[in-house]
Amino acid sequence: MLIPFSMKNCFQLLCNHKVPAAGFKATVKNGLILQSVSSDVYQNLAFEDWIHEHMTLEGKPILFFWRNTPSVVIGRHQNPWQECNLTLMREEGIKLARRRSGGGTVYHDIGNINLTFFTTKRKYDRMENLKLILRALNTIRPQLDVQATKRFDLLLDGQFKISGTASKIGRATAYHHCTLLCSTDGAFLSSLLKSPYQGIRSNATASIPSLVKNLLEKDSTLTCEELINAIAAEYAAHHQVDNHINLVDPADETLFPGVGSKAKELQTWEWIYGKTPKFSVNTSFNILDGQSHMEIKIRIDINNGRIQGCNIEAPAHWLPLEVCDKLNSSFIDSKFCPVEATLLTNILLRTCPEDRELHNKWNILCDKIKGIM
Ligand SMILES: Nc1ncnc2c1ncn2[C@@H]1O[C@H](COP(=O)(O)OC(=O)CCCC[C@@H]2CCSS2)[C@@H](O)[C@H]1O
Repeated sequence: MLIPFSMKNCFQLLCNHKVPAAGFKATVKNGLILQSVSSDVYQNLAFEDWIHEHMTLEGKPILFFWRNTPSVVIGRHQNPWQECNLTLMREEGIKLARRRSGGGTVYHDIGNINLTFFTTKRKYDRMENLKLILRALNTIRPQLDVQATKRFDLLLDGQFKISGTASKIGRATAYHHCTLLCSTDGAFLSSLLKSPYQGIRSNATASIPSLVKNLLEKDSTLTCEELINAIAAEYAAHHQVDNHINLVDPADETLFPGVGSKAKELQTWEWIYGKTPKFSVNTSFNILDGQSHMEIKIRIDINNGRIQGCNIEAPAHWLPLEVCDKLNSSFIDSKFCPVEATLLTNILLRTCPEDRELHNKWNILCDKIKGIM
């Protein structure tokens, strides 16, 4: 059962510097079950960070349920160009988020449940949490064959991934968060998590792709709500917490001061793309020149999401060397991003407004380059 109520006293009680309000002592003595009213991936990730930073959690674990509108969520040390189809994501308006925990890339939509288990570092136990989910599943659908793996995935029928895990461990507190695929758009998931970009070399964490399945595909009567309620009940029983799912607004600045600036930071280009470990792209493309094809080679080195070195090699008869050099050096220090590439191209084109043929070639070349960004 969902019970919306003012969280103020609960959070005051849970924050280490606050004096417990007597009336709420019994309610939150042993922890809390929360569910976000927001489906914004940045707000929900920011809320996780806020809890992780501001709560002591000693004897008061928290379980947080949240769902998002379509988003791709990469791990802290990943390369988005390597992990997903950014071109398709831009076309479809899919959000890209970089979380603070490590691990691989997953797709979220409203049919995917996210669960965050906040504890002290000492109580952090991913297998215990996954077993709690398994017990809840077993209670509502005993016929389902779901098992936890050594890498903390949940597999349906021994082969289909329905849950992926990641975690963040701080000095005193920790969280384990995982997904649960109930009724996600599987075709979309697969196409978004397929990178079309060739020739990337990097040491970024690579995802481990699996066959995925929704629980709903196995039992069409299941809903996210039923799953959330069952897991909440199991959590309440296991941790002796009230079996109430407290609705929480992760953007509430009065309850969670500073959470808004955290959400803002998570949306910046510098965080999402700029935190990508150093990488290079070594590729080539064919351009039609009259009747014949021409090969253009390109090597770009990227650090902090910005182009550090650029070497475009085109046949000299097609594009004079000095023009190529001008293009190469104009890219230095710019973001590895199609919007920035368009801006730069337009600035360069203004330096030779008369030369139609050059404009044409330049545009062809830049369209190809934007295609790898
Ligand atoms: N939503 C979801 N759930 C389960 N598995 C998924 C999902 N989306 C994609 N995948 C599959 O997992 C692999 C990546 O597996 P890999 O093991 O590399 O990474 C993970 O599992 C990370 C889980 C992070 C969970 C966090 C919880 C809250 S914010 S995100 C991907 O290629 C797909 O095959």
